[in-house]
Amino acid sequence: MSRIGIFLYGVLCYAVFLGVFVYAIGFIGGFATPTLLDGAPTRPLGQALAINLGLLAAFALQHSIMARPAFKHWWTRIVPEAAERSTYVLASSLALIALFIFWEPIGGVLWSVPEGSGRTAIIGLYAFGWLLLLYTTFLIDHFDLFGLAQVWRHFTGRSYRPPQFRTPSLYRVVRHPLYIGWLIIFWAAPTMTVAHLVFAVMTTAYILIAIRFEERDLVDAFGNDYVAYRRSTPMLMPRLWSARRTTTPSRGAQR
Ligand SMILES: C[S@@+](CC[C@H](N)C(=O)[O-])C[C@H]1O[C@@H](n2cnc3c(N)ncnc32)[C@H](O)[C@@H]1O
Repeated sequence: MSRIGIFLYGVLCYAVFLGVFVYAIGFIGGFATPTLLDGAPTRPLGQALAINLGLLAAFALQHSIMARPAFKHWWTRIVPEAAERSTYVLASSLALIALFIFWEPIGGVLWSVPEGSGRTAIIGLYAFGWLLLLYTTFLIDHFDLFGLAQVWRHFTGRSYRPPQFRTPSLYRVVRHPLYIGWLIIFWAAPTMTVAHLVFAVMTTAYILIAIRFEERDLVDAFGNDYVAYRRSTPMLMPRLWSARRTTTPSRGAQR
């Protein structure tokens, strides 16, 4: 593939991701999209559960396997290295599009906060989760995370420089602020149905497992810097006192 071809492919993958991102806000939040996480059931419970768990498993497998260094090593013999991250982003987006299309609402309201300040606060928290998520992508490197930096550097004839170990802003408070954004999004539901609960429980479990794998890769990539960071900074729950928050320097990777 030519340089311009790879660049345009990267931009296309990013555009697909943006569409999925915006759709997900409505899909999970229960407004404005043709398909929704919550709703009245259209199939027997067992069938609906099997379909939903299958969709979540497909996303989890795609997202985890394609992120592993060994897979990338093999995969970049087939796809150009500069397009590897964009392909990952595209595959993740396609897995989510399948989930948006084939997800089966199950009904069964577990809680529903009545109209008023409580409901408004939960909707506000949901919006905050999305903002936190978006903000956090920029703290490490938004354009690297979604493949644009790679295709741009390739297009302009420069070699790829992976992001360095960094602990800016919220990364000094917890090691995984982006995943906190997801957890807020999944659980901040003014109305919680059975399908939403299945989604929230399974995605929470997935995040907790994914952290183990991600941190193993981060220790391989960043060595003692990440080991020390892991010792000094909580994984997901911020410490309520500030004296010992972190001692990790915000500087480049050392192996
Ligand atoms: C989807 S992001 C999630 C980051 C983090 N787990 C979080 O929840 O904020 C995953 C990417 O962030 C990178 N990453 C995570 N922590 C990092 C850090 N402190 N410095 C540099 N890169 C980091 C990983 O290498 C991975 O490519």
